[in-house]
Parts: sequence; structure tokens; C-alpha cells
Amino acid sequence: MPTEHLFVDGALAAADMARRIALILSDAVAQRGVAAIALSGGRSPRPVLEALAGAALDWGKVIVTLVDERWVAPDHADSNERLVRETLLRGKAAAARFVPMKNGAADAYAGQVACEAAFAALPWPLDIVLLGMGEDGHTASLFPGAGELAEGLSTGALTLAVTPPAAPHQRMSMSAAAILASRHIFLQIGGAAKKAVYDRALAGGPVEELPIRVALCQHAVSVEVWISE
Ligand SMILES: O=C(O)[C@H](O)[C@@H](O)[C@H](O)[C@H](O)COP(=O)(O)O
Repeated sequence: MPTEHLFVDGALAAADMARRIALILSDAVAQRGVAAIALSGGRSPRPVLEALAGAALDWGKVIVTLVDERWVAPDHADSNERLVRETLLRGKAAAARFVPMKNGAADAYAGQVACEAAFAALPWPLDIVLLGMGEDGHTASLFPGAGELAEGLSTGALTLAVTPPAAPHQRMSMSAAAILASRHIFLQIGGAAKKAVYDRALAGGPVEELPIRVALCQHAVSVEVWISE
């Protein structure tokens, strides 16, 4: 599958990407009766999710979950669940079924078994995984230098608990295998610094150095890279 590199104007990207995502989800519902999308957290997805919330979809047949989660309360400012509930799951889109990663376990490691069970019940392959990327080349919570990175890159499990080397909070993350068990990957790259990391990732090298290579250096799944300077 080719990787499409779409250089887009930042101002237009959110609405355009939301339209593209809505089209894929609508096709999935028409073909299979259900659509499933996994969303990343952070700053980049916010405008896309706000635009997607207004899409005319059969939202009752859409499952929304997360690519990763910070192991904080769902009302914590850093919660990805909170981000999705505030931006996407409102109006008509509130009818979507949300599958969280955070559960009642005291920490991500204790919560992994229950999270894995919830993820195993999703309709794989997912239709869309929306990825972001940090300037260190991480994606999801697959961080360079994390003690669990090798596990995240090699496990057959769908999820794993991660303690980032620098970023705050324990995380729950989709594994590389889960990320690649999707029909479409969208990657948002914003700004010159991330564009430089993206170019370095494309040039090839160890996936452990730049885990975004999980998505970029493969040909099994179509990848749309939305790049805004
Ligand atoms: O929970 C998270 O933080 C995300 O899933 C993470 O992988 C994010 O996509 C990158 O850190 C980019 O974040 P920004 O979009 O805020 O730059």
C-alpha cells in the first residue's frame, strides 16, 4: 500500500481531514454495518475532532476508542478520554459508542488485562487509526527509550502499559501490531521540527530510534500523512 504524503494548508487540514475520515467511516458502516476508529491524544487532533463531530454519519454504528491514554482520571486535564468527549462525542456524534482505555485499576500495569479484553472485543481490523508524532519520533505511547518499547514493537497483544522516559503519566498504548491491524492510518505532522523528524524516519533506520517508522516503513496498510508547516 502506498504512503500518501499530503502537504496541506494548516487552516484547511482539519476540515479536509475530517471530511476524509467521515467518508471512510460512512463507507464502513454501509459495507459492514459498523465502523471503528482509534484516536490519538495531544494537541493535533483537537480541530479535526471538532470538525468530525459535525459529520452526518450514522453515529450509532460508530465505535470510537483511543490509540493511547494517560493513566489519569477521565476528567483530568491530560486525559485523552476527556479530549475525545469534549471535542468529538457531542451533538449527533454523542451517539457513538466510546471504548475507553482507562479503567478502575490503580495503575496502567494493573489495568492492562481489562483493557486488552475491551480491545479484543472491538471489530478488527479497525477502519481508522489516527496517529500523531512527537519530536522524538514517538507515536501512540511507543516512546524511544521506554523500557516497554521492545515489547510494544513485538507483542501480539493489542495493548500494553508504558512508563514514558520523560513524558508525564503512565500510559496505556496500542501496540505496533494493533496499529497495523487497521485499514487506514492517518498521521498528522505539524511544524518544521516534526517535518524534519518525519523526513529522517522515511530515510530509514531502526524502528526503536523513531517508532513512527512502525507506520511509515511498512506497506501493508495505507498511510495518509497530513503535513502542515
Ligand atoms: O497521548 C498522546 O500524547 C498522543 O497519543 C501522542 O502520541 C501524540 O500523538 C503525540 O505526542 C503528538 O502530540 P501533539 O499532537 O500534541 O504534538
